Amino acid sequence: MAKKTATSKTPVFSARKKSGITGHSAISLAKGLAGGRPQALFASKHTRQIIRRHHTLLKKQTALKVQLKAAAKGGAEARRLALQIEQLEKEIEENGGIHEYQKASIAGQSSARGGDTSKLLIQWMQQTWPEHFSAANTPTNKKFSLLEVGSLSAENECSTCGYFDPIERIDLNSQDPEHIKQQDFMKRPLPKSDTERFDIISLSLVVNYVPDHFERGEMLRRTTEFLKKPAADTKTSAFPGLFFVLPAPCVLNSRYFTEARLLEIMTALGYTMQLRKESSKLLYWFFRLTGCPQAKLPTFKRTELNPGSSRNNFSICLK
Ligand SMILES: C[S@@+](CC[C@H](N)C(=O)[O-])C[C@H]1O[C@@H](n2cnc3c(N)ncnc32)[C@H](O)[C@@H]1O
Repeated sequence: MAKKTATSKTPVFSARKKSGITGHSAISLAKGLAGGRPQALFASKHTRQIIRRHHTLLKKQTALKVQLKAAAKGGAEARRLALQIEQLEKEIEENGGIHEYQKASIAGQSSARGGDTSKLLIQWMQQTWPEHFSAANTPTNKKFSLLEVGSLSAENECSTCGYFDPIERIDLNSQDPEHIKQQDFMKRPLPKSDTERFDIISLSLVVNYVPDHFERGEMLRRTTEFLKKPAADTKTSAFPGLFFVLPAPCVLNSRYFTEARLLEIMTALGYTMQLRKESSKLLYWFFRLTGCPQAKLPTFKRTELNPGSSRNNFSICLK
């Protein structure tokens, strides 16, 4: 594809893109390359460990925070929980904190490992709506606005394809303050008019980062507030829409979550599933916003949907 740099600003992360990993992680990876194991294999195992551990520690910490809220203030139980939370914070930092987690995630996006997920968004756009996204890969005149939540790089496919303008990238911890705003999506001020809303939101591998299952549902609900209102004839309109990606085991191997449940939630929020892809590691969807969230949203609690001792505990719930 003849790539355009979407922003005319300085290129970032090109070095990272080549090696996939830099700085401290690169050094520790090089040191660990014993026994002639292929670098990519080793790196991928190492980065997966960092990512998994970060998620596990965050989840433990969130569970303790919930218990702390319920515990009697100033009591022995509250003190014990506060201490455990502090210890977990130390462990998170010892594991490299959000910074190493993001580096590991960037490494996971390297082209050697299949590239970043927004590659599929662009392919889908070209295949499904060639009238907007020409097959010759030259962006048409009409550009679409994009909000990328959980952005690690301004050099990924959706940033460089030239189809989107404006693009707003946000992340809890910006790796590139010039192009990625440091902002918690859950605290982003609500738009006051359609000019502050977007044609597309990309929410790729972000919901599974959120440690609390109700907060995950709230994150999905919140996306509807930041998308433009659907056109009257939703059949002919490609947008507004949500590009949504989750690790496959969250949906295919959870005791408390299934794809059917996800579709129930998305339908209640006013979304219609338009496109779907399953790979060995990830599940991708493009959901079009075709209505608005139901006035009284159904409650989806964490209930066992898919029993089995080898399954994980992932869930997305609505209050
Ligand atoms: C695994 S990375 C995914 C990055 C990228 N979207 C991808 O598909 O590879 C998850 C990112 O989501 C960000 N994130 C999690 N919760 C967020 C929130 N509430 N607001 C903004 N960013 C968030 C994290 O800081 C992290 O950088």
